[in-house]
Amino acid sequence: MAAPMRGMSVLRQAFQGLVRPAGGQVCRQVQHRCYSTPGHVQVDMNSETGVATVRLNRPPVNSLNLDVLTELSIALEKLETDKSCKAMVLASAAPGIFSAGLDILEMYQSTPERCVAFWRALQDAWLNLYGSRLITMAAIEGHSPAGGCLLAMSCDYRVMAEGKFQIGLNETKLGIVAPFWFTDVMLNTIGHRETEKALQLGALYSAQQALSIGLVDKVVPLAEVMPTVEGELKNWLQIPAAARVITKTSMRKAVLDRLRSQKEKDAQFFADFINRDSVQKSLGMYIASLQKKKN
Ligand SMILES: CC/C=C\CC/C=C/CC(=O)SCCNC(=O)CCNC(=O)[C@H](O)C(C)(C)COP(=O)(O)OP(=O)(O)OC[C@H]1O[C@@H](n2cnc3c(N)ncnc32)[C@H](O)[C@@H]1OP(=O)(O)O
Repeated sequence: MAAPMRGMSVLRQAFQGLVRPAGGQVCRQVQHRCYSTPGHVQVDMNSETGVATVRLNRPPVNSLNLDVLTELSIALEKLETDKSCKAMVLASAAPGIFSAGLDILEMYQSTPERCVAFWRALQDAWLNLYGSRLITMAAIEGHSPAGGCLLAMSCDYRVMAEGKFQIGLNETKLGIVAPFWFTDVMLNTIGHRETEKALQLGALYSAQQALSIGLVDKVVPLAEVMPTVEGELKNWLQIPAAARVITKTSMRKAVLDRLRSQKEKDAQFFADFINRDSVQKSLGMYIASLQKKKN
């Protein structure tokens, strides 16, 4: 069955030299193919099971800058077109962190042109992930605030490690506003009432709290996250693929189309909003508070 919800714009931009793609090397082994190992996104494709593991690899906190988002989009596009690939596990190569969300330094004292390019890369990565035909599962083995939470929510299933880790859309705490499509994904995940509270408060939840509101599907000890994802995948892989993909497509189409129909307007709005003096001041204070935490 043809992939119904795939976008190619990141690749196109890469070919036009507007963004820098990942190393793109492909190494073949007996059962595993590894794409783009030199970059910030590691892909390990298990040809026997058809399951790809995509690991964010930008220590210390996997913050999502233009390069990471571009590499992620390209990796997802490759998997989408790989007929042998049935499922994708999104995980982290950095211990204690899933992703710290968008790289705040991309939003602080940046140029409008860079802001627009950065936002387009985020849009494309998200459209590829949320619109994927693949079974997608997030293995959340660490903190997952803001953009990290968006990535996790955009998967079909989430397993989170118990303990000190937190997840949520905390944008208001930075003095910024979660874009409408972040909100739409959260609405689809935890419903209207919980989303209203979560977004206004910029709430960050422990794994147990996240489980209680349906933000994650399972909470297990850290060492059990990957085996639990693998066990759950076995169930999902038994469902006839065409029926599952049509179901997923029909449930996500409205939210995907809402962004697709106004990508440029959304990117321009982001660049204008983020460069407001008041927003820059809030971001500056937030960066200072992150640095102060260490001293
Ligand atoms: C119209 C729409 C307009 C705007 C919408 C924009 C949408 C934005 C969505 C986002 O994703 S905003 C990003 C929000 N992210 C956060 O608030 C997370 C901030 N980070 C943390 O809370 C912590 O770092 C952590 C809990 C994730 C990890 O804690 P820990 O392991 O103790 O690490 P450190 O705090 O020491 O951080 C190490 C290092 O990394 C820097 N850093 C952390 N997060 C980010 C980030 N998101 N972007 C850039 N850099 C980040 C931190 O400052 C430290 O840097 P040093 O140079 O001091 O080592």
